[in-house]
Amino acid sequence: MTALHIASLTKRYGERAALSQLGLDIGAGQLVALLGPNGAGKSTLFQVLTGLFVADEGEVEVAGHSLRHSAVAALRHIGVVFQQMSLDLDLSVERNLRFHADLHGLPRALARERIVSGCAALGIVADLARPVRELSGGNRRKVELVRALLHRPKVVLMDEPTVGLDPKSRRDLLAAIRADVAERGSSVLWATHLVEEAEAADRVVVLHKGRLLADGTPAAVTAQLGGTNLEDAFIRATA
Ligand SMILES: Nc1ncnc2c1ncn2[C@@H]1O[C@H](COP(=O)(O)OP(=O)(O)OP(=O)(O)O)[C@@H](O)[C@H]1O
Repeated sequence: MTALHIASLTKRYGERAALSQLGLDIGAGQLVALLGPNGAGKSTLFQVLTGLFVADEGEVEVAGHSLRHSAVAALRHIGVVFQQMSLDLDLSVERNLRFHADLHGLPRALARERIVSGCAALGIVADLARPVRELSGGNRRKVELVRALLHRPKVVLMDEPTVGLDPKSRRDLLAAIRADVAERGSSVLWATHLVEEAEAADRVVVLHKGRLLADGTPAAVTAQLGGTNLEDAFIRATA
């Protein structure tokens, strides 16, 4: 089954369409980079997919559940790392994660097990009792990834998750999400405007002015857009 199905999605702000008749299907076990320049519509797409905004037209299905008709069922299968940090700085790492686990109705023991194993996998288990305020930006991001995966969603949305992170933290984050894709067959949509991040994905979809310009492996997208490499092709197509 398609984990994420998007058909003819249109979202307008007044007269301006931030998303225009967008169609996209993502299967289980795919890491897909959503590559788009500033203003392409990436955040708008994520706001629609997470139920913050309602689309003007089109359909979204998550694990077979319609976002329009069965929003609660659909959203249960989505995990998100937002562009802006969204942890409570004054609460400990564990309290932040437990709060999310409670929202999803995870039993205490299972939540604790997942919190500890998730944090251990990302090398932040020693920080469990510390207030988030004391953590570095990279480690806060890692907490947000642990949180996004806590309820074992089928679809994981990451909105420019590596902004402001150093190379090691970026690599750790990418490795962790790759491990989740490999182990659970989750589907990831990773929004970025960094070509080098897109090159590391199985599949790249290029968004520009709310429309899909290209879709395929990094090599196929380079060929579709016409260029000697992905960066060159992307810049020329979206300039
Ligand atoms: N609340 C809003 N009201 C009006 N226009 C908006 C609003 N939010 C976004 N837009 C417009 O919609 C278009 C898409 O914006 P969006 O933030 O989705 O792009 P993005 O790809 O996430 O960009 P960035 O990489 O800069 O975060 C832009 O033209 C933007 O100016």
